[in-house]
Amino acid sequence: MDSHLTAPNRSRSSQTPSPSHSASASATSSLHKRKLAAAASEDHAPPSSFPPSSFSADTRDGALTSNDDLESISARGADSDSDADDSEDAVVDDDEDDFDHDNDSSIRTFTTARLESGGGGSGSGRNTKLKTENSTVKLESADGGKDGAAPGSGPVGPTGAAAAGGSSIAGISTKEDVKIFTENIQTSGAYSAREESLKREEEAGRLKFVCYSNDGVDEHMVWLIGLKNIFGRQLPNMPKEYIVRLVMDRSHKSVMVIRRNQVVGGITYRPYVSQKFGEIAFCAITADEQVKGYGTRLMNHLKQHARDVDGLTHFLTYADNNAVGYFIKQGFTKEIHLERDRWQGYIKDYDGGILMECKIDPKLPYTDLSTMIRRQRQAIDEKIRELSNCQIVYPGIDFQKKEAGIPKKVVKVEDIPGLKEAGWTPDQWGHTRFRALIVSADNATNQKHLTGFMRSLLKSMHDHVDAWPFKEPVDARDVPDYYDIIKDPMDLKTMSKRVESEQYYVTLEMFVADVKRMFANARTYNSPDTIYYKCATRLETHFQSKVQSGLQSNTKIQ
Ligand SMILES: CC(=O)SCCNC(=O)CCNC(=O)[C@H](O)C(C)(C)COP(=O)(O)OP(=O)(O)OC[C@H]1O[C@@H](n2cnc3c(N)ncnc32)[C@H](O)[C@@H]1OP(=O)(O)O
Repeated sequence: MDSHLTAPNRSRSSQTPSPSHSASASATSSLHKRKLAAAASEDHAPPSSFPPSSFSADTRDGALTSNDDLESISARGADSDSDADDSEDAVVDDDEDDFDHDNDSSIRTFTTARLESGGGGSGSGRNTKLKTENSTVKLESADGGKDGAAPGSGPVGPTGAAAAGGSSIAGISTKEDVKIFTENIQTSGAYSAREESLKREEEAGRLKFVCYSNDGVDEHMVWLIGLKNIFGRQLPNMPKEYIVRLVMDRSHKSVMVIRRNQVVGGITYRPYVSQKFGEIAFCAITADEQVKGYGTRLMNHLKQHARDVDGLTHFLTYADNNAVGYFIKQGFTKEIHLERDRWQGYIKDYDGGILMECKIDPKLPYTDLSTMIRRQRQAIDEKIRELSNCQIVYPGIDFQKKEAGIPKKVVKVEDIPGLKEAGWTPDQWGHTRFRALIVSADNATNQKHLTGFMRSLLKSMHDHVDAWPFKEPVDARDVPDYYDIIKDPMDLKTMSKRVESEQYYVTLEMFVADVKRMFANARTYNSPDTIYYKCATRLETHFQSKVQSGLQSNTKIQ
């Protein structure tokens, strides 16, 4: 090993679990405290494949640097009959300090049993395989039991699907779709807009999604270490050595977001090929790139890759409580439908997380969902057009108004452009909650009854002892800021003008809406302890009882 890869000589932290400690210790509970299920460790998991020597190397002072990682990788490689080669020496981690802080606390919150058992295969692809061959242990290394991740590793998604084991995008081809798409981005929704924008970035070569394991290739190792650093920052309660161990474990694969050759985030998962499901161990996007759609696109690439390359049908993960929302949006559920036999004893059990499942659809074009969604919208749109005229837009109505908002010219309902064409017929006139008022045969009679009723309601309010604040419009000279706060003023005088015009209130609901607005304005501008507020409440109660009794004695009104 080159000298620069020799681990710095650091003192061991008191919190760092020693191999003997870790074998027996039970750490305190925390959100991220995770422990290997008894079933996994006793019944199925192979004996710890992480010898104390390499374990110590990983946990010196709880501070892992790039060199530490490389050393631990090398050490693990040697222990596990790894094929890691010296090309790792070329890997430089420019983010090495990231693992220096808060490692002690993460160690404290970690159930050390997990480190010991490590999910039954961490860093030990070959050992695991060798040990399980002569036992009933169900665990297997990734990629159908082959060591390393060469099969199925590489670019993923539209530009890399072929490279990723000859997979193709299921479902829809994009070629001929372009011209039938609705051009308006708003019609495609925010989800599709984000997906499409990232897809364009991929096509322009500025963004790519790749899937690699610890294969010793310099570039991949740099990305994996970058990803390990992101996990270290974004999953602060997860022990750093545990992160590096799984990320570098050859039975795990990592789908990574690479932007301008820098890793932005990724998902490390373990495919259990014989069981056709994968376990997501870590998932994170670097802090300043979150909530930009990378997490969604990453998950879509992962699903497509896992289905087409690994042959998986499901994903399981222990989601941190604060990430449950994200996983739900990616199609995960808290109900586990996968038969227990397929997963129990395989996956690592975590305390404080919520086990979630996602079924991978056999056909969905995950990396091209936006195209599919747009086509579906287009099809629905075309069907609606076939069955209706809703796409025809008529010119608006000229509502020139005079005082109190009363229109200068009466527009008859049947003259409203497009209304008849949309299926309106005169017998639909008067569909209102206050139907009892307009049972008469012709509109003129209806309007006469309505006007009479509104007039009586207005008079009843006007004569009420609490009406005085509402009789005239508020004078801005008396209350200078009134119209800054109240944008839709209303008063009894204005309503009276509208009633007398016999044109404005064509339904009782319009009149009631104005009354309600008048009272709401009073309660918005004035505080509850003011006389204005109290008058509003009392007068409103009075008004409501008058409307009710008026409607009940409908015959009298008519
Ligand atoms: C198994 C585990 O590893 S569990 C731990 C998961 N990782 C973390 O918690 C680390 C910190 N968080 C992150 O790294 C990221 O926020 C991730 C990976 C959770 C999500 O990646 P992002 O790039 O931010 O996701 P993206 O931008 O695609 O958002 C997808 C949707 O999920 C929502 N979302 C993102 N993170 C969360 C969250 N923590 N809780 C609820 N909703 C979320 C977004 O608002 C968005 O919603 P929208 O589609 O309605 O607009």
